[in-house]
Amino acid sequence: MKVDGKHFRSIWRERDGWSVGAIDQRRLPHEFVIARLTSCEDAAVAIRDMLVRGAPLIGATAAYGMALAMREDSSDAGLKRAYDALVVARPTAINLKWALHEMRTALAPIDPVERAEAAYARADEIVEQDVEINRGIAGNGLELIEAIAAKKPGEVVNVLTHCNAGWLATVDWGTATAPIYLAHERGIKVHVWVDETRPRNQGASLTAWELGHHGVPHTVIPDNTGGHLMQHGMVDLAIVGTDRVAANGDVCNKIGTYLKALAAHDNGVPFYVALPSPTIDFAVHDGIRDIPIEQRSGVEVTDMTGRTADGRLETVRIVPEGSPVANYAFDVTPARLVTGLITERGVLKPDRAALAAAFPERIATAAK
Ligand SMILES: CSC[C@@H](O)[C@@H](O)C(=O)COP(=O)(O)O
Repeated sequence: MKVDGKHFRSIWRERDGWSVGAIDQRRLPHEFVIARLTSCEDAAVAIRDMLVRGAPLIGATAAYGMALAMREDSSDAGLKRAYDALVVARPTAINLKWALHEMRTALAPIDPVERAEAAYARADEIVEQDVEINRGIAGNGLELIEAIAAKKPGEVVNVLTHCNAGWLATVDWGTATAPIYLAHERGIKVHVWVDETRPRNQGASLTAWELGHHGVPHTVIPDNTGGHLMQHGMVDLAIVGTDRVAANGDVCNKIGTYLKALAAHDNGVPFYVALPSPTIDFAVHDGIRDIPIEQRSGVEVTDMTGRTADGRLETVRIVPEGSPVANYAFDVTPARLVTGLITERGVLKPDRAALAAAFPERIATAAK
């Protein structure tokens, strides 16, 4: 997608052919800084410290992390060490484990001297596949937006989204935003309600930034606003991303997604989840019970960073000293509250049968 008129992806192989470039998302929206990752450790830290974030991008970064590791030590021990270092970087997005499993499956059977080259090739494939998948999601989700647009000719289609499931969270296009970008390109009038997404503000900082740079009309709203908008007919549909979808269709996503789904259900607003197939975890049968929920530093709750009127970046504390805080990073929306799952293979019912029928090849790798 575009930044100041120039096309960017969130991650890429640098021109030297081996190091990895990525947009440092911790600095947005205030500064556009590109980081260079040169080791497996760099990749693990980038994921852990959220220089990169969003489920598909976490997976892509881990894949390049394995490739960087193979340059350093391509022995069986080196392969295991890299896998072990990367897999613990963040716990909830299953794409991390999926990408590492893909890399290990490609690399383990081959001669260590061939592993570095093969690792870059497989990582490149994972990255390209993400873009292709998101194009598929774009086309399938577009049909939903078109159907709403057809019912209100000349009027704006209002989409509510939570967190950042945009191109910054993937390699390009995004998942939740992919149908929005395509609808915008096709000349459909779309407007996005962007939940700010406390405590890290991925909506206010990242989704608003990328929609703005691409020219998509949007409005940032405090997290608690969605229910009110839905009650007043100001949301036509909600589309969110996800970090892991259980085999039964339960959806794990950024904290607060569940409350939006409840409000949507109460107001008859369609609530869609956009996901690439690597986000499905067929090994988890009950999302609420079994998806691990990351708990992050309380500093994300107590402190906020922003630009002062005279242009400086400053971090301020907004919670009284001594007040305990909790920071659950994700929640799980039960399948019964989800209208449909927008995947690269169509819009599916959020249940075991539909997921298994659409992605039978993923079931075989579920237990690994
Ligand atoms: C296409 S990204 C889907 C999810 O990863 C996204 O909605 C989300 O919750 C990201 O959380 P984050 O903690 O910023 O990695």
